[in-house]
Amino acid sequence: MKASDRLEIRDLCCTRGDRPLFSGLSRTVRPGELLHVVGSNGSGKTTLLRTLCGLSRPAEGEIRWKGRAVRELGDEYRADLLYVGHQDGVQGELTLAENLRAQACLEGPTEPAAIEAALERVELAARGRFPAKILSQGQHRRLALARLALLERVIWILDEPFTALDTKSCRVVTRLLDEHLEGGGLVVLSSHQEFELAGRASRIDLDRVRAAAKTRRSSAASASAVIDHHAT
Ligand SMILES: Nc1ncnc2c1ncn2[C@@H]1O[C@H](COP(=O)(O)OP(=O)(O)OP(=O)(O)O)[C@@H](O)[C@H]1O
Repeated sequence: MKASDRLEIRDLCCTRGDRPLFSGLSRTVRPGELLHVVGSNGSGKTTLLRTLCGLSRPAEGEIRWKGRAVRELGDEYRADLLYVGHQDGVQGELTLAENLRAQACLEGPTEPAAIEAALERVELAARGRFPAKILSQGQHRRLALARLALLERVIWILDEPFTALDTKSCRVVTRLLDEHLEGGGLVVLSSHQEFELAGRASRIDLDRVRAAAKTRRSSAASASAVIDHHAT
């Protein structure tokens, strides 16, 4: 990874329907850095993560990767990215190993040993031959996150990765995150939970971003009222 391999969020404004969620959001995530997105329910965390992946279009602003707009990069950007959202694509009828193989198949054939190692990383290797439908919620989440250990992607975008995980499983995931950051990877994740990382993490609070935009709008409205007053 080069220092110039950065993910830039530039003056982003996202809306849902005709309702603005947040605006004026700018941040840069560099190799080895994690951005923790927080905010109240409905503040737009999932919308922001989906926008970062190119799954939703921003109303204004843009996302840039390695200095280029991601809408121009298209597949080149997606090849560097791994998104684990709420809908994690786990198929209940398939075994854990088959699920991972199916998710990795777009990248070419996957060695059984690599699947085994990924399951090992999330402490599910003993259940590799069981159908995924028998998993508890926390195990199901860990299976979805096993993709992080299997697929080699630079940017991880994770929506609430700690949901349903017990303390031990949270440590398994923070270990994965730390190793990724140590290797120069980038992470953007949302979480209502706090977590401890050895690596560099910063935080963005969407409620504050929204409040700051509101203050800017009301200051601009007052300034234009003063101008109007002087003009009359
Ligand atoms: N497809 C959609 N059409 C219209 N509104 C939507 C759609 N998806 C989400 N919203 C609305 O956009 C707002 C932001 O939703 P989003 O899922 O991004 O919030 P969030 O911060 O991730 O919430 P939570 O903490 O509950 O997961 C919510 O008010 C939601 O109802």
